[in-house]
Amino acid sequence: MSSFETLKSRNAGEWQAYREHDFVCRLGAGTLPEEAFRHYLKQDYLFLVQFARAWGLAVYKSRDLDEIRQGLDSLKAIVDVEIGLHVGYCAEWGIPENALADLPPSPATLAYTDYVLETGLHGDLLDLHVALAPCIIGYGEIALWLKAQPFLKTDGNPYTAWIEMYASPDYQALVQSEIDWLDGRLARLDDAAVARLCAIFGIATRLEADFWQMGLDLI
Ligand SMILES: Cc1ncc(C[n+]2csc(CCO)c2C)c(N)n1
Repeated sequence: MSSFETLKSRNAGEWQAYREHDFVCRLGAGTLPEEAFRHYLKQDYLFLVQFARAWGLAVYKSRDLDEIRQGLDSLKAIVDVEIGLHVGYCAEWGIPENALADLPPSPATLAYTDYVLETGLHGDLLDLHVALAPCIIGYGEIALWLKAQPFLKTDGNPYTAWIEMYASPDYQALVQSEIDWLDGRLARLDDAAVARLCAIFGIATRLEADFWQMGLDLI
């Protein structure tokens, strides 16, 4: 029987490269150049706006009222809460809101958001969730992974708040509900359908790793 674990284990190399990317390790060690983090934060604003559209698409791709409510709740959370928090967080890092609005997207941002939206547009609701899974579930796993590393620096690390946000019980509960949802859907599928979803998951995971790399390369 397939589960979220199947998606991960069949993309073990991609998943590890994403989770343990140099950007992530340097966040944990507190050695990431602040310019790299600022660049990442700015592009992440653009990512979050497209992520909101992806939840709008999830509403459209829903087949019943429960699914519509789930997509709508996620859409409202991102639009009413998370983008506002991100704008506030950017301001703390010296990035004013007006610097975010006209920002050109990096190739890595475009590649990732286009892939997620295209996958959802041409596929069904499960395809879309699988394309979003590295984002939603990955960040939760990365925060916990970092907290278990001997090189983690907490005191005086400018990135501690970021790590704690994704390690928090609130965020971990959201991760678990997404894993449960995926497990419920994946358990009913035949091997060919699972193989197709593994391919989507692998590509989305690679595009997340490219997003980290974009932060390091400042492109
Ligand atoms: C490139 C990129 N990937 C994943 C996230 C994480 N993330 C995006 S939206 C959201 C909330 C889930 O509803 C979370 C955790 C990010 N910020 N940027």
